[in-house]
Amino acid sequence: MSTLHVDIRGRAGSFEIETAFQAGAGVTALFGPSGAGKSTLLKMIAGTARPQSGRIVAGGRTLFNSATGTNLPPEKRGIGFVFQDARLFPHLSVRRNLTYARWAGRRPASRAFDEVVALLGLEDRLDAAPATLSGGERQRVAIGRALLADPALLLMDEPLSSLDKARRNEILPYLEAIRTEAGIPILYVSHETSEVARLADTVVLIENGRVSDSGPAAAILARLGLAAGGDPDEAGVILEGRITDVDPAYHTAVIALDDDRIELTGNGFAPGMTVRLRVRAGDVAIANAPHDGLSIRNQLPAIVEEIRRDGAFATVALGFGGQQLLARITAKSADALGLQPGSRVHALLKAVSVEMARIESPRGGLTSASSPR
Ligand SMILES: Nc1ncnc2c1ncn2[C@@H]1O[C@H](COP(=O)(O)OP(=O)(O)OP(=O)(O)O)[C@@H](O)[C@H]1O
Repeated sequence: MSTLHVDIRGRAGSFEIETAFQAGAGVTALFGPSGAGKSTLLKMIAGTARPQSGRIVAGGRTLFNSATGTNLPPEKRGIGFVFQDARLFPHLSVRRNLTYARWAGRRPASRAFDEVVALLGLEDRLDAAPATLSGGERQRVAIGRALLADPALLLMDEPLSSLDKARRNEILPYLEAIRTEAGIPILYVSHETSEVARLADTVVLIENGRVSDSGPAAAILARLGLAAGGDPDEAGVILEGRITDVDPAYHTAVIALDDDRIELTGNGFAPGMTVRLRVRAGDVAIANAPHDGLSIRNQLPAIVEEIRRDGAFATVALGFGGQQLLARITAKSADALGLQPGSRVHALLKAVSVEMARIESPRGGLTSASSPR
């Protein structure tokens, strides 16, 4: 029902695009190098560029079908947009900006105004003028405006790239809430691995106008982590686990990852919640044996699966309990430790170096999330 099907061929100048994928409710990240064709693909889905052939169907409605000559204009496609910059109407209040699309399109109000305002934390800003908002607030209004138009599909083209890190972290929990609450496919273009890791359910990897890989975010990003040509410093993995214990006095939570347990810092978590962790390769160290007397409390027994060397560094894939970690260490350390595929080691993981996002509450609905660091 609320699924997007894309199967198109087309061109922009001499650039050719031939792309097929499906996206269900939740966030599907379109990820790939600059010039891979992500923006061109979004334009074809939005209806501002026309494919040569193929089909685009969203929420059961055919938006484009070359076989039948169907090509709905952009305003009839039921698509919400969020761009890098918020593009608010400067002369209208936040409230009028939020209701503009609904009013202009005379659409029925099936998504309650108050609900969207609360979801985005805009209750106190409704009468404000856009010029008085922070960058993060402006972007929240842009997201609210897109949602209130009651779209069958939301396209987000690098929505956080104009914000600094603090503002990004402020807005990510809202995007996490929307991912669950909106119940529609969200196509999310970003270059930031950490954003994709935190938000995406599915990743579609676009290279040279084609889908080169797609699947669950954790699996694709793990594969990318070892891919040549990627930024090794951004390499990392996503782990999913369940909170088993919290210690409010120390603001820590214990997370079960299959048979292993790790302890991280964080507030707002409760036993039973499922969480998603992004662990950067640069934040994982390797020891031959468990160590006492370290400030690092997480020491996971693991087996070396693969070692990739690049110059002074080595990226080591470590298997533990059916999951994988990447560790980025110096090539000299890898040799000093005598690491080989099959070596039994301990992966050392600092509690503060992991980003933790709540993806599901014990009742099954997401209300908010936090990102302790
Ligand atoms: N209107 C156009 N005319 C000619 N070439 C175009 C046109 N639009 C895009 N291209 C080319 O198509 C290719 C894909 O561009 P596109 O902007 O879709 O990539 P992208 O993946 O979105 O890149 P980025 O991440 O840098 O935004 C590029 O080589 C670009 O130069």
